[in-house]
Amino acid sequence: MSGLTGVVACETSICSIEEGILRYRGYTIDDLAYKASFEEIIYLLWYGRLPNRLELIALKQDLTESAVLPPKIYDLLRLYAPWGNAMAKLRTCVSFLTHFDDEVMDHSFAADHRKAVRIMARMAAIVAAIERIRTDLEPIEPDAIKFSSLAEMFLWLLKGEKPEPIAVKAMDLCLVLHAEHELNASTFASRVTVSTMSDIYSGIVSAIGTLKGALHGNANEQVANMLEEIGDISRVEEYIAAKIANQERIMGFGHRVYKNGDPRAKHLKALAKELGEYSGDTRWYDMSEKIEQIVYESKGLRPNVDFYSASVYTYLGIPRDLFTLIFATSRTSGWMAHILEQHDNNKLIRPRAKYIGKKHQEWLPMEER
Ligand SMILES: CC(=O)SCCNC(=O)CCNC(=O)[C@H](O)C(C)(C)COP(=O)(O)OP(=O)(O)OC[C@H]1O[C@@H](n2cnc3c(N)ncnc32)[C@H](O)[C@@H]1OP(=O)(O)O
Ligand SMILES: O=C([O-])CC(=O)C(=O)O
Repeated sequence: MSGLTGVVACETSICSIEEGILRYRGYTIDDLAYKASFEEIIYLLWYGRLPNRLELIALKQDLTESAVLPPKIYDLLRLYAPWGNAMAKLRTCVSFLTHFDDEVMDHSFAADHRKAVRIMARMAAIVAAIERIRTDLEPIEPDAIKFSSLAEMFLWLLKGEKPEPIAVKAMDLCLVLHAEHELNASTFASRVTVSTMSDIYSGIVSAIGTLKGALHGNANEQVANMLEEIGDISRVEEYIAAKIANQERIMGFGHRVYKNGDPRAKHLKALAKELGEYSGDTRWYDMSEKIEQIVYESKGLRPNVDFYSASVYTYLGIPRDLFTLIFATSRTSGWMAHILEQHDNNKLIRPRAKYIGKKHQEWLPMEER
């Protein structure tokens, strides 16, 4: 079956997509989008239930305290060229973190959960440090400030100042909406990796490498490139018509599982509208809405999670090549949940391939080839 379409590869109690409805541990995404903070989602995904007040406070504290990076990460980031690929930098940094964790090969429940907190928090700090170091700014030390949430911490570390409440709320919603999505390609990659009893860091590195592709997490950056290229609402029709005529893919549209629309897109659309109006510049939102209408009318395709998130991050003033890194930071919560679930009841993932190559070849000595 091409691309394993429709193949059920494992059992999970973390996330379901049934009849177009996305649920984390049985809670619909529509409910969670309005009610849950990202930290509540992390707890829900990792422990299987919502936290009580004290558990939530403890997790938040644990996360912000764990965000402090080994100083050698900053040295490593200073070695990179400023223009180097940001997802590759994140992938290398997460791999590098392995060397500063003395519990790497301890697969016990308690050690796995401690590592999950550390990696989750440090990921946000690394993304911010990538930006600051490549723009010749000093990274902000996370322990210098008392943050109210991971969303606030990320924006503060990135920009070097206390973010506006509307920005924190928007970032938190983005983190909630991107946190988990069943057996998408990057999550599958992480499960395959740890099914060999490899470590959590390797699982996350595999997942980052997989999310990096334009057909998966990097589509958000490609959407932003497209919007910039279009530039004005008056050019949308001509631009999309040319793409369709050339049989090119329109980034941010279509989905392997949702054929009637991605339930996360409407929340990101509403958020893009709100932020556009707040900033006094709705150009990107207006262009996006028009693209959505034309692509649906001509191809029957609807926007996925990556389409409106491009406008949301742009309104938040985030550099375009960090969009996929933010996705990775949020999705680390989901990847971790799957890694923990895999370790909890492990079976090596090793499918078969159907051989379609030449059969029974006769060995040719060098002089006869
Ligand atoms: C977080 C995420 O990963 S969400 C997805 C992010 N990726 C993107 O936005 C990239 C653009 N979208 C795509 O390439 C696809 O929709 C995918 C890869 C996401 C899913 O694709 P699949 O389930 O494999 O569907 P498939 O590629 O078979 O497409 C089915 C048909 O729809 C077309 N199609 C699907 N998506 C698009 C698109 N974005 N633009 C134009 N045509 C498309 C295909 O060309 C194909 O047409 P055909 O049957 O005439 O050949
Ligand atoms: O499920 C998928 O194939 C891709 C996706 O939307 C996600 O990972 O959020």
